[in-house]
Amino acid sequence: MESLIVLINTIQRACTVVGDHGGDSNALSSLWEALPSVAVVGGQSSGKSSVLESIVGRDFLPRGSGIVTRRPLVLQLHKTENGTEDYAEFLHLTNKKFTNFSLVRKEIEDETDRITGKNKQISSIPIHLSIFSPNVVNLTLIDLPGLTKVAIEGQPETIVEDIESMVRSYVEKPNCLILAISPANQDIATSDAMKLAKEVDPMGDRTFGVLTKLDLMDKGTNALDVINGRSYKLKYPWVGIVNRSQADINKNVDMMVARRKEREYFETSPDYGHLATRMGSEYLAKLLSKLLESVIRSRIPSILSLINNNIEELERELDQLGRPIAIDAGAQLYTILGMCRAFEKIFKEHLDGGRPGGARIYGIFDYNLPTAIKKLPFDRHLSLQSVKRIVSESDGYQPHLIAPELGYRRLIEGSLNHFRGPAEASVNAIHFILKELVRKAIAETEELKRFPSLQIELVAAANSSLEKFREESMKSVLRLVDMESSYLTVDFFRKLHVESQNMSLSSPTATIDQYGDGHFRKIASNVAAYIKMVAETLVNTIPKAVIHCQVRQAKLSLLNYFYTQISQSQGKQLGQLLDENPALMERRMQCAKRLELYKKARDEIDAAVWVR
Ligand SMILES: Nc1nc2c(ncn2[C@@H]2O[C@H](COP(=O)(O)OP(=O)(O)OP(=O)(O)O)[C@@H](O)[C@H]2O)c(=O)[nH]1
Repeated sequence: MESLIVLINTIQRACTVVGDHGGDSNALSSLWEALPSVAVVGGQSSGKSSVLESIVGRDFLPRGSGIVTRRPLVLQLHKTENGTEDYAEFLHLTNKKFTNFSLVRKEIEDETDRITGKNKQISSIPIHLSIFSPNVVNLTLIDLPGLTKVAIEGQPETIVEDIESMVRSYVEKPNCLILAISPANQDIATSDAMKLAKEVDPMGDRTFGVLTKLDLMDKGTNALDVINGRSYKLKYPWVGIVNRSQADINKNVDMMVARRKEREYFETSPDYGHLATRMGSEYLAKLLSKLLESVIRSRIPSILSLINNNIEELERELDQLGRPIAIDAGAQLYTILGMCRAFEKIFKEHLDGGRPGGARIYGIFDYNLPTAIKKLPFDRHLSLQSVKRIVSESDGYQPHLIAPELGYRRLIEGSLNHFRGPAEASVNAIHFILKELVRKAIAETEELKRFPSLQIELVAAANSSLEKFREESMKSVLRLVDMESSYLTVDFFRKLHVESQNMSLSSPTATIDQYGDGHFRKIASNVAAYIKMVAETLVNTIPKAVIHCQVRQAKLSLLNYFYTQISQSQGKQLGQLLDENPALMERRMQCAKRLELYKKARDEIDAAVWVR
């Protein structure tokens, strides 16, 4: 049965290691707070330290005037085999065994000062001390600062309330047994410990009343009213204690001798003799140990369910935070490549369907390009005046005899030049859509969210590839336009020539206007028809070039350059790409530590329950 206290001790120590000592524990339900404990509460000089030392059978607590206990002391007692030597261990000094208990006292003082400073502040961060001895029972007690009424020199005025609220934060937990120490030589109605205990445990269900200094009561008086529960009713019987007096302490009276003297006091006391078996510090320790065991046993189901809830919550959070990053370069490279692939997959889904974006590319070819071509200013270029001017400039001093061959070429070349604008605009429009899709895909890649530096690098690498694709695409579409100027479609003009000959045979009057306005209008309409034919071709071929050079390339090789570079990177550069937000890293570390604690605690409790 004792194994349960040992188990709770282990979990308590582990809680302190992961920073869970109640209060703020990063939004998780604190395991520390759920663990049953015994808190020692009392006013200054009530005899708190003496009771603890008496239970342990050792002289080890700091003494002095003012507020000596300024941090909670979690005192875990472990019973060892008879004949073994007593020793103590601190959680903050692992692997150091103290066999000299005056050094334990010194270490408690030093460790208190390490956190609170020398100016007598208080802190809620507990000190963990384990004592191993054949003279103790398995028990855990938390020694808290003595309740006080006035601050001493050098202490902040708020210290009185600070101490009370710290003590209250322990004793108000329903899992906390309150060891309320009151001196018998003071009126119980004025006891600080009982005042607080009554507030947080009005029914007295979890309060142990301990009456010290019975030997210091005025002659002829006794504390039977209190001890018998007549003055103050509690669920458990009051326990009277006789500790070492100040004179005993000064004379270094051994604790074992003090225990014996205490036994003798009760056995021979006319007032308390009949209660002797239920009085004294040894009895108190056994009683507490038994009770703590039974409280722990009754709380195990709720502790387990709290642990399981916390495990679920932590696992969920860790999933969101992502797994920790490996330290070796190979694993880092693998992680980065994995994220790149995830990003590329999302980017392709935007293009191929499944995610929005690809349809906008079709919109450019289906609407913007044809509309822009339709709006080209061919009317102006092929107006009667412009045609006359271009044809006569091409003729030079010798007007054309049959057909203005050079004039046609110049008119066509001039018109074709207009196609460059919509061709360039198509390339640029697709470029911007692709850039936007890169941005979206980066934002949608869950895995990348933790790594702002890698996101920036990937966007830069993708954009520089897109820039290269844009240049290629620009060259290709302009080449398509230039190709139309380089070689005109012969058949088109041959057919025109045959048609005009047929017309002049069927209508002889037409030849009269051979070199008048009608002739130039005819030239304009022939050129317009040719340009229309070219426009129909380009509306089809420009999208093909753009898709081939930009969209297809983006799908195939958006990150190729990045991959080449990264495969040559050293560990440090890879590490820089994976530099996470430090707060996030810290949080993950904390979650992982806690998860480990909770899983271990669950397994240990499970095992203990089965052994039982
Ligand atoms: N005669 C006698 N003296 C006691 C008894 N209990 C405590 N004392 C003395 O009372 C004084 C205060 O005892 P402590 O154990 O230091 O009391 P405390 O509550 O820990 O005091 P602070 O740490 O100052 O808050 C010491 O001089 C003890 O020797 C007792 O049962 N009988």
